[in-house]
Amino acid sequence: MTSNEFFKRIETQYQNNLPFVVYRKPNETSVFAMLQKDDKLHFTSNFTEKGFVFSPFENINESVIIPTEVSEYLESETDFPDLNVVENSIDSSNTSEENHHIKLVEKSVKAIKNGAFKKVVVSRAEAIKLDEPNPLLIFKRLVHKYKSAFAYCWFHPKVGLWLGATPETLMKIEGANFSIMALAGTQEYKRVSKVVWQDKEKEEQQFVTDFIVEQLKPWVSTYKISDVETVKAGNLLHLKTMINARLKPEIPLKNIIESIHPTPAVCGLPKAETKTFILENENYNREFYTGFLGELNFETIAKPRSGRRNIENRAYAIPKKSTQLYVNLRCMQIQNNNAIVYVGGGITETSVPENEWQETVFKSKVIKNVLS
Ligand SMILES: C=C(O[C@H]1C=CC=C(C(=O)O)[C@@H]1O)C(=O)O
Repeated sequence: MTSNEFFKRIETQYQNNLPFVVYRKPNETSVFAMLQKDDKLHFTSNFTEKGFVFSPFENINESVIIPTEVSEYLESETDFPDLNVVENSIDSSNTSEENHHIKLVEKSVKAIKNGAFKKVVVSRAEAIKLDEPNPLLIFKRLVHKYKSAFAYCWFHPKVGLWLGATPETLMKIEGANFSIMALAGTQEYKRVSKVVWQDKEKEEQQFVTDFIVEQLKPWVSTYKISDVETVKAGNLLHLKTMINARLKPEIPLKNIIESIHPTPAVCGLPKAETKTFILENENYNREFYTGFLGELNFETIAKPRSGRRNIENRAYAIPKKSTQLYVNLRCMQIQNNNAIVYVGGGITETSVPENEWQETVFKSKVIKNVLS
């Protein structure tokens, strides 16, 4: 399907007020869309369903799904033009937002020093006025600007309109192969060849890796942890570790998700205490920010390599279930003529409140750079 036809179909779906998702996976050149045929609100009950899942931060039992069986699946190429790229990002945050966030960071540091927990991720929401928001135009900009991110636009008339370009994979599962990313620690990308990380960032990222490995142990037979590396995500750099594992047979996906989500990259350590702190102290509802989204139980068939011998193998190609979930970061919700941008950061004992505020300002630019 040409990209023109592809986006026309999505445009019509949106005008008809019907649910859809359009997305581009990291470093890929294809775009996919799922268009739901009715406007029913479906939830996953146990993560065995097939479709595109959209889960909130707080309660995975409220995960919305666009089920494959009631949707049309479209595919195209990212050959559409990179229109109206915004050069100067909007600056809309104000002093009262800054004061509030700094106070929240100070309270977090105090709680850590008092031994309540080791790390917590605190966040804020910032509203930006837009003239006539065009979600598909914003999606196209996200696709072109953030090639290594998972870029998406998700809409349900009974839930809302969300867009984002996240650098973080929550988990990928294909058959028994499992992989997960521990991403944390942030600094601004300054085009220098030698990047230096402070102990604060190294520690906050290590917390994420250690948590994931501990939580995974009951579900996997073997696992391997990669070295820590620096990755670029738009105007930012992060620290990343990959954990690859083999799942034990017959492990319910819901058990794995429940034990991992939300990771200390978006919540804290220990999980329960920091989740309560976040819910009690952030003065807004995160909704789907720091939740997760992506393909749930899709079917993939390993493509046989070309050659005569493989013609026989084709008959034996076994379809595998594939799940690819991403953490909903660097995202926004569009409500009427406002974009609500969500940003947060990991706080540890040595966090400097002013620097933590600045980090959320850098992160908000990822979204502000595609708005006009
Ligand atoms: C919570 C966010 O980022 C997480 C992912 C990468 C780096 C992070 C950090 O350095 O704090 C956060 O853990 C966000 O972008 O809103």
